[in-house]
Formats: sequence, C-alpha cells, structure tokens
Amino acid sequence: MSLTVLKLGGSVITDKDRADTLDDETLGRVADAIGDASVDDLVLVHGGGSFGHHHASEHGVSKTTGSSDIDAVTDIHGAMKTLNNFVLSRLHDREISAVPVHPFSAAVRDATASLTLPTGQIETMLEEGFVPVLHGDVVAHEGEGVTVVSGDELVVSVARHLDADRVGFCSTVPGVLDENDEVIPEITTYEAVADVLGESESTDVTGGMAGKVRSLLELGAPASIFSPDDVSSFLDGETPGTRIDATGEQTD
Ligand SMILES: Nc1ncnc2c1ncn2[C@@H]1O[C@H](COP(=O)(O)OP(=O)(O)OP(=O)(O)O)[C@@H](O)[C@H]1O
Ligand SMILES: C=C(C)CCOP(=O)(O)O
Repeated sequence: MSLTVLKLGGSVITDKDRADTLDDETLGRVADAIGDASVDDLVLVHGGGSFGHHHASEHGVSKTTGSSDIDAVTDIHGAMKTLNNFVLSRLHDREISAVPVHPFSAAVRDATASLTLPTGQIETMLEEGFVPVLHGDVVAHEGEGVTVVSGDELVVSVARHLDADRVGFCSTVPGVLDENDEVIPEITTYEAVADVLGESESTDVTGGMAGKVRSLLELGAPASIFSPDDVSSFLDGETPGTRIDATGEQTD
C-alpha cells in the first residue's frame, strides 16, 4: 500500500486575518477533492490558521518560547481541537473515515527541542481503514512548559517514520514564488531561494514559507507545495507547484 501525507495549510482552511474563523468554502473544496480521490493510505495534517496562531501569539508562545500558564495551554490546544472538529466534520460529510490525532496527548520535545511523535496508533488507524487527521498544536517541552508544534514538523515526522511515498502541502499560493511571483518548479537547497522566502502575511508563529521550505528540505524525500486547485492533481499522482527535494533526484 502506498502512503500519502497531505498537509492542509491553516491559511487555506481558515480566514487567517480573522480570529477563530473558518474558510468553509475552501475547506469544502479541498474536502471534495479528497473525497473524490482514489488514494491507498492517507494521513492528513492541518495547520493553525486563525485558530492556533492567533492564540499562540496572544500568549507569546512559539516553537522556541514556551509557557507553563494553563490558560495558554487550554486556549491554544482548545482552539486547535475546535478547528480539528470542523475539519473532521467536513470530511465526514464526504464519507471519509477521518479520525482525530491530537499531538498534545502524544508528542514531546526534549531539552534540545527535538520532537518525538509516536506513530503506532497512526499505523493501526491506517490498517483499520481510517484517515488520521493530525494538527499543529502545543506539546510538552522539557524546561519550557509547552511550545508550539507546527503541522509542517508533524508532516516531516510522520512521513519519515512511516516512510511515506508522497508528501504534499496545500497552501494559499500555487507554489514557492520567485521575485517575479512565478512558481519555482524545484528547490534543492535553502540558499538558492533564501532571498525570496518570507514570513506569512498574517499572524504566524511558526515561520511562514521559510519555515516550511526548511522543514521539507530536512525530510530526505521529495515533497510538493501547491494551491487548493491542485489537490486533485496531486492526489492523482502528479507533481503540481514547487517540488522540494534536498536529495536533488530528478523527476522522470
Ligand atoms: N517566496 C514565497 N512564495 C510563496 N509564499 C510566500 C513566499 N514568501 C512568503 N510567503 C508567504 O507564505 C505563506 C504560506 O505560509 P503559511 O505559513 O501561511 O502557510 P500555511 O501552511 O498555509 O499556513 P499555516 O502555517 O497556518 O498552516 C503564503 O501565503 C505567503 O504569504
Ligand atoms: C499555532 C499552532 C498551535 C499550530 C501551528 O501549526 P502550523 O499552522 O502548521 O504552523
């Protein structure tokens, strides 16, 4: 069985400029594309958008700056569970057997900020025909209280441990854009694109496109970044948008 890991960007499924607001139209379109696709095993991960980032920013929590304040933990984790429930419900409407995986209850960062995410439960969910849906969250972090874990980090961790065949990131942009706003077809080193990579245009505590490209170059396998319009073609086996591949292997 081939495994696909697909991240739905928080800026795709929420209105990133309005706190706690869903972009139901785009989420519905993406859920339609997933429902219509014929993939073997699928793991979904979604980002924080205006749910996670807004609350994380209010409490001053990021991937590196933690908090032990229980209000910070419950606000950020609670907002992400609310968003996860919306995503699950839209997937269930398309008869996709989506089940939640809340990273706060499973993952941990050690004192060097290295992330450990157990994947045994995800493997069994897949074997039993479910579609696990993870999300950016807070995680217990040794010496810091909790810090944010981004969906991008979770994708890399799951894809590595389960040896994913295909990895895709659906974002608001059609790919990584160059200085003329043209899609860069392939990225093999961070240095080659560092000058054009920026933060997200809206509140984002995990590093925007620059953070995404960095995470994907660490994956050790090819991944694609594309827009909601390209979810179907990605799930059909094509390589839309920007292909990120630190191994430098050429496509056919
Ligand atoms: N060179 C670039 N090419 C494309 N987008 C860029 C570039 N530089 C900065 N960006 C910004 O990065 C954003 C994508 O990163 P962002 O973190 O918002 O994505 P996401 O994964 O959809 O959201 P989230 O982090 O909430 O899950 C784009 O919407 C754009 O504003
Ligand atoms: C801000 C939180 C809680 C999650 C961030 O996940 P991301 O949007 O994938 O970076």
